[in-house]
Amino acid sequence: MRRFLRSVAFAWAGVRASVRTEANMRLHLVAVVAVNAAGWLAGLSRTEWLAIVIAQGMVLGAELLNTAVEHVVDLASPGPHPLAKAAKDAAAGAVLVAAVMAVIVGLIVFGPHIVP
Ligand SMILES: Nc1ncnc2c1ncn2[C@@H]1O[C@H](COP(=O)(O)OP(=O)(O)OP(=O)(O)O)[C@@H](O)[C@H]1O
Repeated sequence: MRRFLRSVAFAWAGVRASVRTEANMRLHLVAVVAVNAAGWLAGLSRTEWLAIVIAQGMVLGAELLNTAVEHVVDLASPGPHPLAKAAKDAAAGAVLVAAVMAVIVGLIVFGPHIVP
C-alpha cells in the first residue's frame, strides 16, 4: 500500500510539473473547467457526461504523454536530429487528434442543448 501511495505521489508530481511547464496543458485545463461548467449549466445526462469525461481524459492524457516524449527526446537528442523531430511531431499529432475529436464530441453533446 505504501509503495502504491508513493507511485501515486510521483505520478501527481508529473501532472503538476506538466501544468507548471507546459502552456498547452494549462490551456487544456481552462477548456476542461469551461466545458464542465457549461455541462453543469446545460444539465447534461449521465451518458453525455460519460462522453465529455472520456474526451477530456484523452486530451489531458495525450498532453502528458507528449510532455514525456519531449523530455525523453531532449535527453536523447539535445541537438537537431530528424528522428527527434519525427518523434516530437508524432507526439504533438496525438494531442491534436485527441483535441479535434474532443471538439467533435463537444459539438455532438452540446449541439442539441444549444439548438434544440
Ligand atoms: N532535437 C530536435 N531535432 C529536430 N527537430 C526538433 C528537435 N526538437 C524540436 N524539434 C522540432 O522543432 C519544431 C518546434 O519545436 P519546439 O522546440 O518549438 O517545440 P517542442 O519542443 O516540440 O515543444 P515545446 O514548445 O512544448 O517545448 C517541431 O517541429 C519539433 O519537432
